[in-house]
Amino acid sequence: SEGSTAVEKKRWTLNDFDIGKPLGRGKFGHVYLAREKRSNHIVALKVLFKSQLKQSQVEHQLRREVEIQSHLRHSNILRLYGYFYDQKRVYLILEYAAKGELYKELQKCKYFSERRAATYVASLARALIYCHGKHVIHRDIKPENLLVGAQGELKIADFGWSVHTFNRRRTMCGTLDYLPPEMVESVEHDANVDIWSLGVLCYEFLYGVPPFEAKEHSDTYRRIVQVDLKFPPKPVVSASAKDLISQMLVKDSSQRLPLHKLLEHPWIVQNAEPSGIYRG
Ligand SMILES: CC(C)NC(=O)[C@H]1CCC[C@H]1Nc1nc(Nc2ccc(C(=O)N(C)C3CCN(C)CC3)cc2)ncc1C(F)(F)F
Repeated sequence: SEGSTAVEKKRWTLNDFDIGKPLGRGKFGHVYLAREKRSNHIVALKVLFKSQLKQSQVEHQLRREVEIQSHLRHSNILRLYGYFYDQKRVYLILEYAAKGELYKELQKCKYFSERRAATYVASLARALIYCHGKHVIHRDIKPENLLVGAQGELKIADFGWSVHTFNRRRTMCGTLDYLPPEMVESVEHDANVDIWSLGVLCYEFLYGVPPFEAKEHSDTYRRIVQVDLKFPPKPVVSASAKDLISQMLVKDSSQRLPLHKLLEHPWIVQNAEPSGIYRG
């Protein structure tokens, strides 16, 4: 709509906003509730210090995050409306998720009911189908990167690790015929990495801990590469849920259950709220 082009073209400054309460700390700075003065639109303003971005060498990652997230429009993906910067800081103008951070809710509940977990997994699958349709892989699906909107709907945030995989065919000038396979693939992995992560997330929603957790990183690494998947006796989880998770946590990425098939899985069909909203 003309609104969005105005947003993208407009030169925002701090003076365009009334700054409200701090919402918490992000990786590279604070996040504040804010209101855009002209529209009275409530947003979250993420303030990042240039010095910290430089020393962590994440400027290119931030540029990619802004480029990717600003072009995505989906009810389960947190909107990035725009950005601006001053001498010391970069400001991201983001959608405000009224019900906050999902990982805090998971810590409080310990684990979710099968209906709540299935509702969240289904809405994330729909968001990822949308992303993959635009050749965007998130690559960092985990509870910490999920926020909850005013109606209880999940919002995937933090596209800091996302990549835009494009087919070399469109970008290579002239012929592709002489490129070796690994270059044509262009990315070392494909969108199926998000299916694996969604499977890990589904397990953690139901058991309260991720499937390959171990004391030492080396043990976690070994459990992942061996797909050492075990289902504890408690809390009791349906065989149907375990079946879905077992079809997602498959070593060969091409053999993982495709996201559109996930939405047809009996556990999702019988447990997920069609609206994507879990009312408890
Ligand atoms: C994905 C990314 C990795 N995470 C983040 O960026 C984090 C870093 C800090 C905040 C969050 N970023 C956002 N948070 C919200 N909403 C929000 C957050 C927290 C509360 C909350 O529980 N309190 C204020 C409570 C209220 C009660 N008191 C006691 C504790 C804090 C309520 C609403 N909307 C948009 C964003 C965004 F992403 F646009 F910036």
